Amino acid sequence: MTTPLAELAQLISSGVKTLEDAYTKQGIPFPSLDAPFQPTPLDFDPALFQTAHLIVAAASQLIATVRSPMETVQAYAASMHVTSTLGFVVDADIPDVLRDAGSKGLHVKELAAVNGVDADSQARVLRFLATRHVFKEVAPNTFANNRVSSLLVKTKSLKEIKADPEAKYDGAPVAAIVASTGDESLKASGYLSEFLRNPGADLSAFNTAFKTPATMWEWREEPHNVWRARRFAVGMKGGGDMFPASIFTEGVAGDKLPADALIVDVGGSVGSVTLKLAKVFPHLRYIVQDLQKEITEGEKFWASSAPELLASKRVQLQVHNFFEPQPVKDAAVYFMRVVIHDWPDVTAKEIMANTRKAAGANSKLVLFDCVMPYACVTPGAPPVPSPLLPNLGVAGAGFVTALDIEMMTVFNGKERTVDEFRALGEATGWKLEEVKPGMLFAFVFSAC
Ligand SMILES: C[S@@+](CC[C@H](N)C(=O)[O-])C[C@H]1O[C@@H](n2cnc3c(N)ncnc32)[C@H](O)[C@@H]1O
Repeated sequence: MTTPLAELAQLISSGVKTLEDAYTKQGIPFPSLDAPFQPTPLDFDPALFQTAHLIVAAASQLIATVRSPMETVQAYAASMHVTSTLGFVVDADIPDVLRDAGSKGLHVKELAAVNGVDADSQARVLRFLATRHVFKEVAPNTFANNRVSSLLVKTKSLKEIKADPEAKYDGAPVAAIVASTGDESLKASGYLSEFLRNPGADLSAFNTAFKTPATMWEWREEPHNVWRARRFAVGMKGGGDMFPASIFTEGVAGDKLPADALIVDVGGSVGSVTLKLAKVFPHLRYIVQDLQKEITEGEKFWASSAPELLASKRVQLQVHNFFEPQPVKDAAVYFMRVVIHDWPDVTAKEIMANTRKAAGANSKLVLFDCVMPYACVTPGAPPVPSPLLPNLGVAGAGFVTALDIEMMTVFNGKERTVDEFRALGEATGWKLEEVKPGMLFAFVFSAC
């Protein structure tokens, strides 16, 4: 008779065989955890991605099953130290110093000579992370980058970082997001319990932590936070690059629109999604809207990525607060990528209603956002192998549930179910016509 433990072990061993067979067929070894990340032709193979997902789902469930619950609680309760130590290593440029050291690594005394941080403290932080498979301790107190930590390396040299520390995250979206999370998000999360237990006492845990009545967006616009706005814009641009362009091109369906039809990227940050669209649909016109600081970053972004599109006015950047009346009337498409999840229902409705007031009879609203999958069996959800959690646990829903708590913590926002998106539309004059599933879902609304 098979048992849940044996079923989980079987899922892992059959998945491992599938992965190893695929790499053997290509004549390449499966990437080692010990070496810095190197792209392989199989990185984006969707079937292998799914296999890896199942292995992670089964392995996480196996660990939760066999480990003493006390150990599990201890590990989870202290997991903020993962965030804080990751934030520290990117701020102290440790992956960047180790990049230059190669596989031999560097003793913490040598690290300290470069970044000025106490050697023993660095050894303890790096050992904590190496124990969790980020960095490798190659000899006592000597550390090297591994496959995971190599993703934290910035694009600028140490010399460039030293010359202009405020610009150090430019071009390094992974490091930028890790640094923001270790800063604003971690500080705010310390107040989550107070926030939830005292409804109405503050706007979000972020507001309590930073003693401000401003939203995080407004706060980042303040002069003392210019560097934070810059860092976040880098991270958001990287977020855009993470998703296949097809999500956005199919969601906006620009091939069905006539020449010069107008697309508005509402809360578009620097406009990285618009850039993807403009490459595929050069016959359309685009306006990227955001607050002043993001648009200032956007000017630099377009000057380096596609200056000709700004010069020809095919793409325009516009400072616009989406709580004010939408100045662009009757656009073919208004779209928002991961904007609505930043806001609670009452505010999300204001944003959608402002867009609706500007829309024409044929305008569409397209929202790109994650969808929250329940952790229990639900009608219509894709089947998963027994005995895995119906949402595949951390493999299937780890990212979206973490993002949901992030939204709750810093904005009192949320990740929503399909029904919740439909209800937001119904309350604001938008009829949900189509839902296109993917890494990000596309919700296509028409004016009603
Ligand atoms: C999560 S980011 C998404 C950015 C962009 N859509 C993307 O996917 O890269 C949310 C964006 O909303 C913008 N935002 C926040 N409050 C705003 C407001 N009141 N008016 C316009 N944009 C705003 C932020 O500046 C930020 O760029």
